[in-house]
This record gives sequence, C-alpha cells and structure tokens, in this order.
Amino acid sequence: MTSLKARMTLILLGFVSAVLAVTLLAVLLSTAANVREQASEELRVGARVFEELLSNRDRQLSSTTQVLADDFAFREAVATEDAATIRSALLNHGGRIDADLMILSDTKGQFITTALRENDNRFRELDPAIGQNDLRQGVISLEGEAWQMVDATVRAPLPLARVSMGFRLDDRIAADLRSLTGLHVSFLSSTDETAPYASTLPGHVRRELPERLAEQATAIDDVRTLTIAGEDYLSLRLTLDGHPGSPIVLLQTSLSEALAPYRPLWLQMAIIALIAFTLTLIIAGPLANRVTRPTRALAAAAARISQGDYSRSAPVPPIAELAQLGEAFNAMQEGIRQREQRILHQAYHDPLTGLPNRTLAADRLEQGIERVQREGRVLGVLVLDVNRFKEINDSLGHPTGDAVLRAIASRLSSRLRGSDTVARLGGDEFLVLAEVEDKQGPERLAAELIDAISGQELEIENIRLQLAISLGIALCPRDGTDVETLLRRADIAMYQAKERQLTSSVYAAGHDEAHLRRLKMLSDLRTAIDDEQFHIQYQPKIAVSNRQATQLEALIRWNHPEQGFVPPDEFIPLAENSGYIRTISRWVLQTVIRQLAEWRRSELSIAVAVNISALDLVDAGLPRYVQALLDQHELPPSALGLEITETTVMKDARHALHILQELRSLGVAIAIDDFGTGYSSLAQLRSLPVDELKIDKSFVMKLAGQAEDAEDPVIVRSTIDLAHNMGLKVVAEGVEDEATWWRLAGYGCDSIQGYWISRPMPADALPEWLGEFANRQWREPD
Ligand SMILES: Nc1nc2c(ncn2[C@@H]2O[C@H](COP(=O)(O)O[C@H]3[C@@H](O)[C@H](n4cnc5c(=O)[nH]c(N)nc54)O[C@@H]3COP(=O)(O)O)[C@@H](O)[C@H]2O)c(=O)[nH]1
Repeated sequence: MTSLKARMTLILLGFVSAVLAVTLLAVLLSTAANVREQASEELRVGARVFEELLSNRDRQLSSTTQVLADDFAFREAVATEDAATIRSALLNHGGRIDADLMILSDTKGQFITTALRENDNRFRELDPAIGQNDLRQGVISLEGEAWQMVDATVRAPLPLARVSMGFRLDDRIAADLRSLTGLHVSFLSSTDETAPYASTLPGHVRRELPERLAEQATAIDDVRTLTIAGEDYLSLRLTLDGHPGSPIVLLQTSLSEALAPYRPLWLQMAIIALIAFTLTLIIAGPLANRVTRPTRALAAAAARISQGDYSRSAPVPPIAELAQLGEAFNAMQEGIRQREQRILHQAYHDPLTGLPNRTLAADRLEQGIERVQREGRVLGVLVLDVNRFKEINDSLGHPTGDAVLRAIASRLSSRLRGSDTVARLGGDEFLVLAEVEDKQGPERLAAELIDAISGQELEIENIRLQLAISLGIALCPRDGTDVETLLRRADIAMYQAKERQLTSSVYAAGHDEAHLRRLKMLSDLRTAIDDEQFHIQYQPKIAVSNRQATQLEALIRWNHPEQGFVPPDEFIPLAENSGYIRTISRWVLQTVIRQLAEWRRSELSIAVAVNISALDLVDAGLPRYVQALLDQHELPPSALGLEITETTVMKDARHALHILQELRSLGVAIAIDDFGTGYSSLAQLRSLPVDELKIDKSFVMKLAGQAEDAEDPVIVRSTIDLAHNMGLKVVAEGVEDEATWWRLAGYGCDSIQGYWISRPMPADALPEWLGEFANRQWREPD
C-alpha cells in the first residue's frame, strides 16, 4: 500500500512537472511559431528585395544596352561588320555597368559576336539557335548558369541587329543578397536536377537541394518547409518572368538558425524547470511530512485507543481539519473509556445489588488464594443462600424478591471489612471472602453474617419477613487451593447445612463424594416417575380402641436402576431442596387416590395418609388438585389424610396455615408428623387446622424399657393428655413391641403404628395382612 506521504510527494512532483512541461511546451511552440512567422515574413521581404534588385539591374542593363544600340559608331561598325569595333564597344559599354555578357545577333537571332567581361570565349560556341529564342530578355538559363538579360534593337534606321547585355546570377550575387537579407539564395535550373547555378547554402546542403526540392516542393508558391540534409529550411520560390525554362530562385532560411537566438532562452527555461523540479523534490517530502506527521500521530493514537490505552490524549495538530479530527479522537477516546468502564463494571458486577458478580468474585478468590498461601494465612470462603427464597418470589412477587436480595447485600456488606469481598453468585446465592487469623475465624464470621440476615426482621412494603440462610464454609488452603474446588466445597457445605437443617456447616473431608452422589440422584430423580421407578408401600395405623386398621400411611419407595433401593430419607430432602418435591407429592397423591378407589371397588374401606412437604404448603393449587382427584375417583375426603412435619409447619406457619385451612375445609384430615422434634409448643399448634398429632418414633421406640417417670414416657404421656385437651387425636409411631402397645394404650393413645403392627407393605399385600391381623392373638399384660 502506498503511503500518504509518498502519494502527496508524487502528486506534488507530478503537478509541478506538468506545469513546467506545459509552460516549456507553450514557450517552445509559441517561439517556434513566432520564429516561423518572422522567418516567413523575412522570406517575403527578401523576395521583394530580390525583385527590386533585379528591377534595378534590369533598368541599368536596359539603359546601357539602349545607349549602345543608339551609338552611331557602333551602328556603323555593325553595318560595316567591323568585328573589332563591335567587340570593343560591347566590352566598353558592358564594362561600364559590370555586365557579364554582351551579345550581338542579327535580326533573325543569329549570333554575330559575344563578349564576356572576364574575356573568356565560352559563348563563342553558343548554339546559334539560342539566339532565335527569346532568351535575350529576362532571367534565363544559359550554359549551366543563370543570367539576367536585356536587349535592344540596333537600327540604321532599319533594324540591323540586336544587342543584348546581362548579368550572371552567380554566387557573388547570391552572397550579396544574403548579406542584404540574411537569407540563403539559390539559383537553380527549373528543368533538371543539376546542382544549383549559385547558392549561399553550405556545400552538402547545396548538393542535396535539387533532389529534395523535386521531392518535397514541386509547387512552392508560398513559404514552405524543406528538409535538406536533416535540417529544416523555410523556403520561398520566386517566379520570375515566366519563361518556361527560366531558372528557379529559391530564398531560404534555416529554421535551426532562426531558432538559434531562442535556444539560450529555452536552455534557461529548462534549467529553471529543472531547478523548480529539484526544489519541489526537496520540499515535497518535508511538506508531505508536515501534513502526514500529524496524520500518523493520529493513526498511532487510534491504534493506542484500539488497544485500550487511554492514558494519553490524541495530538491536536495546528492544521484546522486535522485539529478537528484530533479533538474528535479525544472525544471518542473519552466516550469509549467511559463506555468501557461501564461495560467492564457491568461485566464484573451484579446489576441488582451492585456487588461483584461470579466472574469478579472468582478473580478476587484467586488473588486471595495466592496471598494467603504466600503469607501463611487462612482465607474463609463462605457461600450462603436464602432459605425458601423461591417461596418469597412465588408468593410475594419478584420485585419483593429483588428488594430482599438488595437488603441481604447491604446487610452482608455492613458486617464486612473493606478488605473482605461480598459477591452475588447468582439467584439467592452470595459469596463472602474473608481472610482470618485462625481456623475458627470463618465460623465466627458466619455467625455474625447469620445474625446480620436473621437477627432482625426485614420490612418491605409493609411486609415483615423473617429471613433465614444456609451457609457453607470452606477454608483455603485446608480445603483447596484453587477457585473451583473452594467454591464447590463451600457449596457442598452449604447443602450439608440445608440437609441437616442447620444455619451453617463447615466443609469436611468426604463431603464431595456424598455431594456427587446427591447430584447424580437429583438428576435421576427427574426421570424416576416417567421410568416407573417409584412405588408406594402402606403401613397401617391401628385404633387402640377396637384394634382395627383405620388408616394407612403411604410411604414412597424408589428402586434406582443402579443403586437399588434408595431410602426416602435420602432423596426426599434432595427433592425438597430442588423443588421437585411438588411433582413427587402430586404423583403420590394421584397413586394413593387411585389405589383407594380400587380398594373401595373391592369393598375395602380404609383411609390413607400422605406425607406432604413444606414446599407443598406454598403450592396454592394443591387443594384444588386434591379436590379434583377425589372427585375424579368419587372418593369422600375422609378417605384421605395428610401428614406434615412439625418443623415444616412451624418454619412458616403463616403460609402453611392458609393452604392447610383450604385442605381441611375439603374434609381432609391433617396430622402433625414427628411431633416433639421441632420444639414447638402445643399452644402454637392451637391456631392450626389440625386433627391429629403423631408422636415421633424417637420418643416411642425405647418407651417399653423406661420407668414411668423417665423422660420419654413423661413426654409421651403429657403430649397425649394435652393433645386430647385440645381435641386432637394422637398417633404413636415406632411401636416395635407389644409392651409398648400396652403402655401407649394405657396412656390413652388413639392409634398405633410400628413394625410390631406391620412394616410398610405393597398395596396388593394389604388384604391378606388385614385377614391375618384380625386373627392376631393379643395377650393383655398382667
Ligand atoms: N414428603 C414425603 N415424605 C415421605 C414419603 N414417604 C416417606 N416419606 C418420609 O421419608 C421418611 C422416611 O420414611 P420411611 O423410610 O418410609 O420410614 C417410615 C417408616 O418405615 C418408619 N417406621 C414406621 N414404624 C417404624 C418402627 O416401628 N420402627 C422404625 N425404626 N421405623 C418405623 O418411619 C417412617 C415413617 O415416618 P413418618 O412419616 O414420620 O410417619 C419419613 O420421614 C417419611 O415421612 C412421601 O411420600 N412424601
């Protein structure tokens, strides 16, 4: 690619060269035309001078010839044919005017005598016929020479003879004319191409002249150019007296000679042009440089900007247009810098909370890892998320969810030091990076952060929210020295906390494998329904009063294709954490109700209780779904019961209450499961639409061996009493022996469930079991 500088230099040189060439050409052409015009004029003037010269000489010849013809002595000598006197008279009179040739001829044109000034006898031998021609008058060719001749008649009184005189048109005359006019003069034969009779031309030109004249200018009647011996001559042929054989008189001027005075001028102009060209060559580079230097500087600035270097401003050159460009560059640089900063901020920050995002957090974590390893310190990596945040979003709307996230961000930030990092990893997940002095530091910090979030209620648009978080802690370098491992392990610890229903958990070795298994299970769960890997088992509850199976508890079973039986204790929490529990609960309800209908059709009238989870209690469509299933299978609502764990209800009693009320209003019995594990009081249950309490098996299983005043019997007995006082029925689960049965019966427990009655069984085993159970032998205690 040609550079701008080279182009400008070339353009400048080209322009100057063109101007110089045109000027030189114009001067050349105009001087040539001028010279040609002048030379033509000189030729015409020369022609007039020549004609005048001829005319003068003609008059001279005429008068002398006439005087001789009238001279008495001469006439007498002619009459007497006195040759000596004639010759003497001819020479005498001719000599007076320097005539070159004197001729006396008789009236018929026969030569009588001729005389030459040089006294040569050349014309003695003249052909007498010549004399008969009309060649004695005018300019004639004679014996290879050109002559100007005049004649007069010698009378006595009758014509005796004719006397002629003439001048030779020779080199001398030609030279005289040249010195007079400055023109070359040549006399040539008009009939043949012999060498000129006389000429002022140089020898070689003179020799070539006849040939060139014959070739190029057969009809020169005005100024023409003849090229002879490689040189141009402006030529003018003079027409004399019109004799057919009259010689040609050619006036010429050499064009190169005519142009010669101008050659120094042309040379000067050429030198000036050369100097101008050289000067242009010298100044074109710097001149182009002056223009292109700022352009190059601007180009360099553009390249710098394109590489993201905004440290220097673009130059503002003193040339107006380039100055505009420079200022535009600077404005553009500032615009790009600001936009880039904005984009960079957006790329590394979470738009909702303004906190660093996952990318920036990973970067800070990487720096932190290097620093603590270098300085032998400990970096706490804390990952936390908001419990049941989805419910907040679903029930209160996304704007409230967003406000919650902003509030959490601000609460977390307020508890951290400037050197710590709090970032939003996505959704409701946050990350805190804090360097600590000792390994307990992160746990202390975790407690502080939990307090910051959960310590006081959050009020958003008159809604008071009690937030809870789950927090996982991993330590660098103990739990990992790379970003991915530390984040994963902090995440695993957080899920541990969730599963164990703790607020925080510190990563421990071996958690990864369990986590991986959980992840795999979570993904397998989603296909388990379609692949018919689930089925339901039923465990009877027996009414103490009549030892009849009044209700069954539906318990889900998962036969994993690779892992075999997976206990619900393991996959239900996973399903709850992922939100998939809603799908599972609906599948259980559907399967159970279908089974109930089938039993009813075979005259087996029994009720079934289904376990539902916390997430089901924020599923506003659940009551409608249950109603639709009952209607579809024409079942009374009393056929169905629902069990909700105590902790589920207590976690968010307000939300649970609404759905429970709707379910209860359908006529479905509600039982509180695992009662006694959630530290709630019976008084708190008073407000809930509950029919039954199910005492957790942990209080029941060891009951038989304990004294009446031991802790478990006291709890069980008082729970039964208080529940009865509140109008609730009581079920005890985990009854594994007959002694426990009798003890619970003694406490007034309404129903009993446990392995001693039956382990959970498939639906088709129930009719047979019911028959066997009816025949069971009871041994009442003593
Ligand atoms: N949300 C749902 N939760 C469900 C569903 N199906 C089961 N579960 C819950 O999983 C937990 C474990 O249940 P499972 O392994 O089925 O254990 C039940 C009984 O087999 C067991 N049980 C009953 N009697 C005894 C006994 O005498 N001894 C003994 N060691 N265990 C006994 O107790 C479990 C029933 O408990 P509970 O629900 O509290 O009545 C469990 O929490 C289930 O709730 C489901 O479909 N949805």
